[in-house]
Amino acid sequence: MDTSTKPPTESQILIQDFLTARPTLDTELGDIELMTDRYTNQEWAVQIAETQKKVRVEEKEKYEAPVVGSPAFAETIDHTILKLDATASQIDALCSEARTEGFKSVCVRLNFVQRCVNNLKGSPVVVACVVGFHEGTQDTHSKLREARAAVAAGAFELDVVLNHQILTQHASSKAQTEHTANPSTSSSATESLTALNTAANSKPRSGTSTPAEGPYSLPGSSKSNGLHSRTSSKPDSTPDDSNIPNYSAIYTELASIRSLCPSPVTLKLILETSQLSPAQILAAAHLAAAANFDFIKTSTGFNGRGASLADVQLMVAATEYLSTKTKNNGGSPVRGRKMQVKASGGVRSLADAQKMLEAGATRLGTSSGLWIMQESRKVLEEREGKRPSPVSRLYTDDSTGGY
Ligand SMILES: O=C[C@H](O)COP(=O)(O)O
Repeated sequence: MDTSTKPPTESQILIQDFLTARPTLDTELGDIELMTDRYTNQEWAVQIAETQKKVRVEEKEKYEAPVVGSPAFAETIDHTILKLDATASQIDALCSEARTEGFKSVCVRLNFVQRCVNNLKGSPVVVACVVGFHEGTQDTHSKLREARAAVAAGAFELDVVLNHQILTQHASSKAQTEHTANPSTSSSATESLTALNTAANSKPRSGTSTPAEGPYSLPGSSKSNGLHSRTSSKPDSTPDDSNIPNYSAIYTELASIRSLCPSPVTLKLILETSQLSPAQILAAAHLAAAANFDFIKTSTGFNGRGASLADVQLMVAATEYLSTKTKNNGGSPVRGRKMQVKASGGVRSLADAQKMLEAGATRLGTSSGLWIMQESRKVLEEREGKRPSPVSRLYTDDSTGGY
């Protein structure tokens, strides 16, 4: 694409300003400070119970997805390679494909951020970097250092993995105490686990597994799971400090990352929904909103099933509730800005992509972006009665087992 003759777009100017203003590695990076909490753990629990009670997934019309084949459709895609053994030439190909197709970003690990920034100079494609990938159990300081290094290297978006284990543990649990007390041990254990899980990664397909079940049902409906069955009939029980998760620890981590990486850096929180119940997904969404994250994202693609339709619907409903309900109108005191939802993990086809967009996701994280675009072109050409163009090389190839 020839960008030399066209005036820069607003987003190109924003990216250029960001790249000029970002800190220089090793020279301007000051101390990292943790944010203090806004509420006690009990107070968080009360607010979160309210969100769990109020969020409703309605049997509603589909959301309007960008037209297949339009630039807006391509811009929903974060073109992703996160496998540990990715090579520099694969990353270069990823960048050139993203430019050609008009994707929103390339999503890579920290070691490739600088390379992608160089590759994508002058293009509207931004670089997204994962943080705490893929377990999310690294200690907060290590995530902060990673986030800072990514932004300093030119990442415009950060996809941060939630420490989802905290949500499934009680504040007083032994494992949680050990993790907090000894983050370095936990970190190295995480690294070896990352390697193991990466090797064992089985590339789940979206929507092929049973959605997580929760205490949610539509009013007057007897459904107990599935796409439209996530309205809470009863909030979680009255919080008691000893049996609630350490919400404060999660908020503190997220707020510290936000404080270190202010807007225009886009922050996405990867929930790893396959590991969470609907109530826990809502708790995570609540804390992400409170910490001013821009997106909640379903999955890493490396742990359990990928994005499910039910999870996306619940997350979209959560972002709508959290954007409108404030302390003043009887809702949780979070904020008014609406988060967006990114569906990721196992989004392999045009049908998968459309399903997620029609459920209200506005971004897709996928290593199958080229395939999805090729399918889009075929659909368009068939619709217009033209002969489909010949199959071009696809970077994403399931048979190689690569991400
Ligand atoms: O965040 C993105 C995911 O890792 C991509 O997963 P995927 O390779 O299943 O498309």
